[in-house]
Amino acid sequence: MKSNLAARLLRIIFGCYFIVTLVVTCAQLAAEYRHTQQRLSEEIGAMKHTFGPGITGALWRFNGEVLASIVTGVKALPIVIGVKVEDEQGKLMRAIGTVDDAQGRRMEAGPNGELVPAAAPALLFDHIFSHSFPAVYVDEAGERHQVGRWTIYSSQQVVVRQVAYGFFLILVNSVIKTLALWFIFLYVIKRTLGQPLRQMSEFVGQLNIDNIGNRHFVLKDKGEHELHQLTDKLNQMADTLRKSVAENAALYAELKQMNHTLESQVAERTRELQRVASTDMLTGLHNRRKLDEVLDHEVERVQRYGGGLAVILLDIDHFKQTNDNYGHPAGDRVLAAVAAILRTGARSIDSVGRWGGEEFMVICPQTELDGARALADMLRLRIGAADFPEVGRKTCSFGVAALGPDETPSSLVARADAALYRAKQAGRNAVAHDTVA
Ligand SMILES: Nc1nc2c(ncn2[C@@H]2O[C@H](COP(=O)(O)OP(=O)(O)OP(=O)(O)O)[C@@H](O)[C@H]2O)c(=O)[nH]1
Repeated sequence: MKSNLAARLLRIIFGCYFIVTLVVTCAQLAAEYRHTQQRLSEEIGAMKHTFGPGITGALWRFNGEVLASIVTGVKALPIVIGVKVEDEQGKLMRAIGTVDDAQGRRMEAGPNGELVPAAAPALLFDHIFSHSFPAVYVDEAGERHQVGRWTIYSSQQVVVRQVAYGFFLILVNSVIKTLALWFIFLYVIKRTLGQPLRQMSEFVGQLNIDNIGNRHFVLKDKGEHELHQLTDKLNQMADTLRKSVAENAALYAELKQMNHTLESQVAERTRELQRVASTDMLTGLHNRRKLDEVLDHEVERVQRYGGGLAVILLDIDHFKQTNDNYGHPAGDRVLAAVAAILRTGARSIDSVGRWGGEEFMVICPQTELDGARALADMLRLRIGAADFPEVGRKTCSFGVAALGPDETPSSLVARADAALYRAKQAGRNAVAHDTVA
């Protein structure tokens, strides 16, 4: 049987039952032994009346045959192990079975009545006890004559044999009762204790956090006992668990939503910071850092995939005068207005930014030198045609350069700057370009 609580309980119960049974059986055995010994003693005592007259008569008449026959009959009784008959002088007249001699030694009677020493006695329950009766003959005149005495021998072994038989019956009885009780207990304990406990453990095992369900444990057994209290506690625990799981799920959903919102806010904020970090605050165009980044990227792209790339660098003419004449804030507004013209005038693939001070850059991907020059000239005309509030007309000078083979971004910018310088030298409001040597 699988080791479980029911089996353990049964072992304890039957261990106790076995000890109690053993003690009670020993006590019963002792009482039975005493009782049997007393009964045998009484039975032997009663033989005085059954066999006494016959033995006395045979002695009185010296009738050896009758005496032998009676003695043999007495010896045949199961409780008798020996019989000895003596005359009034103590002379042995007849002996059969195990007897003792005049000195009290254990002897065995031979076939002709002679006594020989008996075999060594067994260790246990070999004590011999005897009952001696006087043989007194009463004649017709009523006179009493002592004619001898006869003795009946019995042994502890006889008592033990009889007790053993009784004990065997008790043992069989006990074993049958014990086995019957064992199976009844096994069945009852398995049904009332083992089965509900197993079902409870299955129920607890099925309480899954991810799929807690709505089940309640129902104890099939009627009545109101400890298992019902345990069932109530189990169901209360499952309810508490369900509540906690539901609360946790709601909390988790809330946290997930909060996390999502937070992530969106962080992403938005990051985008905003990136925009701020790459934007010139005055004009809203790319700043120098962003222009460098775009230029690096575009140069790398051309070197990997081919295609053209040109850069336009432009500078407002005589801007110092504008500041000096109209003030710095007016100068700022001119910068913003020029920026707006560049933004609207450049193509969507171009990147426009403020290179520094009153200097701007237009990065033109997929553009050869001529295209960039044309774009620069168009921008020059637009700026020149624009009317700047407060300051009137303004012009810009342009330097254009197209990327040469294996050229670095800084070299390209340097060449555009050199072209711009030449445009200034040429009298301003002009477009100059630089070609690779
Ligand atoms: N208002 C304003 N002025 C600026 C800003 N950045 C640079 N400047 C001014 O731009 C002027 C540039 O002067 P210069 O380098 O001498 O050039 P220019 O006067 O434009 O002369 P050319 O370029 O040779 O035609 C300086 O006076 C600067 O103070 C700005 O953000 N706002």
